[in-house]
Amino acid sequence: MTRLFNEPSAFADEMIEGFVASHGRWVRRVPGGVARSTRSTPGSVALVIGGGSGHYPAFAGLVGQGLAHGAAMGNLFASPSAQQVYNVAKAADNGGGILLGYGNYAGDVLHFTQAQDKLRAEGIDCRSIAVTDDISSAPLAEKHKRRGIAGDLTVFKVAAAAAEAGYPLDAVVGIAERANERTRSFGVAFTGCTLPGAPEPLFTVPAGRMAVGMGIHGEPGIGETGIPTADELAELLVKDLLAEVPDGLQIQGARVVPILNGLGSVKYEELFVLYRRVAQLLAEAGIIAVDPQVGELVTSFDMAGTSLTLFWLDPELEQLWLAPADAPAFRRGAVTAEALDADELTAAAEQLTVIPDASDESKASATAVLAALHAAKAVIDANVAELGRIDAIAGDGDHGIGMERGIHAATAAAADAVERGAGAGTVLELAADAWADKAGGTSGALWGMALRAVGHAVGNTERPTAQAVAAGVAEAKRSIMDFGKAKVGDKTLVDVLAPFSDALTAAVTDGSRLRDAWGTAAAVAEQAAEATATLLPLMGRARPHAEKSLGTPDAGAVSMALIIRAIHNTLTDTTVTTLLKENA
Ligand SMILES: Nc1ncnc2c1ncn2[C@@H]1O[C@H](COP(=O)(O)OP(=O)(O)O)[C@@H](O)[C@H]1O
Ligand SMILES: O=C(COP(=O)(O)O)[C@@H](O)CO
Repeated sequence: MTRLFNEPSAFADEMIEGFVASHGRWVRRVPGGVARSTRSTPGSVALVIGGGSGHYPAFAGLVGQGLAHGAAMGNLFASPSAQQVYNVAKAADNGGGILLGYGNYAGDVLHFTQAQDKLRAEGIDCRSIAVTDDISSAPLAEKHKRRGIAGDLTVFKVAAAAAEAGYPLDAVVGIAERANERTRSFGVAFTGCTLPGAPEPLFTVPAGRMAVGMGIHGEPGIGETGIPTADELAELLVKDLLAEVPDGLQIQGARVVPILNGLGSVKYEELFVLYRRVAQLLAEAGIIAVDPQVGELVTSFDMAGTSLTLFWLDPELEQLWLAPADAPAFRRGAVTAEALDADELTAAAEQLTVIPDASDESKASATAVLAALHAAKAVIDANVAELGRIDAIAGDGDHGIGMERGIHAATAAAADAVERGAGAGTVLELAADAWADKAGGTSGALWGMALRAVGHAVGNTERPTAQAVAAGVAEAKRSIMDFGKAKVGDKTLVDVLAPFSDALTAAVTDGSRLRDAWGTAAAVAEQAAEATATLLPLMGRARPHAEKSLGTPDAGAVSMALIIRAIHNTLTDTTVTTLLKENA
């Protein structure tokens, strides 16, 4: 368990503060995470990495000369938001283009891609690499769907060395892709982990058992066995990794970097005992181990577990892997690092958003929006544990806390905007930004999109009409399906949003008042959420363990139906309904 914390919700922020205070020689704080505190070569490619917090030294411990230029630091086990990634990338930019590097998780993909789009729209050449080294998370034929674990390090290290050596962006991307193709990891776990202040572990492994292939956020593994001896475990890890040698390579005579990673509470001494046998087995197979790494490189709080990574080198990758680097958690050789000036070290202050003009009617309607958000917050607060429980069955168990973070941030931003005289559209748009920014994760990105779409449709001039609200919800459906690529039937929140939106539009078109149309559509949403129990997940965290989720509804679908019903309750409240156009 995590013992030392103050307010649990402040843990990630306070952790970053302490990290920067103790590692100022390498990093400075910037909005969204950290960037190098030392001068980078002008015109070189910047490598910006990132992911959820709780995995130190991934990702901030890998920022420094010869390694990353910046790291976007999300909340605990949740991807950073697109805004965070964008801010860190802007702070790290050297003028030679930007490579975004992250582990292949749904939330990370959504947010890093949004940040990439925004950087490109400003004319910055930006590319991405999603690391996919975990062999137990999908079959080889679907390597692009695999998760990223300790193999992040090999990909980031060689890409950064290529950037440092002056390779142009295309070539840096080529190196990162080649390294990802040649990196394979396999892990096991003995216990789960407990987030700061949480009454129970986020996930568990039965006592005396070993979960084979369990992910670093507790994603269910591919099997479970009794706990083997260290030598037996070494044999399992090496055997499975040698069964999947990258295309065109021979085991005999191959030069390979082995990385034995501890997940948090396996001791270094245990890792050395395990590595002793790994080294013997690699040598017996005819493999030349180059620069082995044994230690904590990607962790998961106090999770007990370990993973073995094999990075299959070629001469260029070997040279880049061995190039000097100096980051808080990874140092090799000698680098020259020139500190930035004091004024360069001061992170740009976050700007206060200007509130656009709004009509008095729209300002009044903004309070109805705030009431709806408060209702959504209350229903999420009452269901945090249950949403986590559902998500843990086949996903990573953090849906409740992710939604809680998002709706709290959205409500606070909306309350502030109402106070500052914002119209309904602006209130929704600021709530959307706050949700996506503070929650991160898949649901953060998607709920941010949804609120933004409705805000845009409602605008700041008129009282919201039923038609405008229905059009906003339809636009939310379109943009979420377009961006997240889930279709109806994939077992995601789209299974609720799509029929809800269709029913709402149909009822409004038939002339129903908003509250009645919403009520009809809310019943459709509730049934649709329940019906996801019969589906097999085809998207997101739950996909690799599809069969485990049969009989349980999708967590994101359930939370969406709960919020839709809670909003309906506010629409039947007369003080709120008077703020709608049809009742003006
Ligand atoms: N591509 C997608 N499109 C729409 N919804 C998705 C997609 N992938 C996952 N989801 C939804 O997101 C929910 C999980 O949200 P969250 O807990 O934030 O995810 P994670 O922790 O996996 O990033 C799922 O239950 C599902 O409803
Ligand atoms: O969990 C992480 C991000 O994935 P989500 O899909 O946002 O949950 C994070 O810890 C790894 O970057």
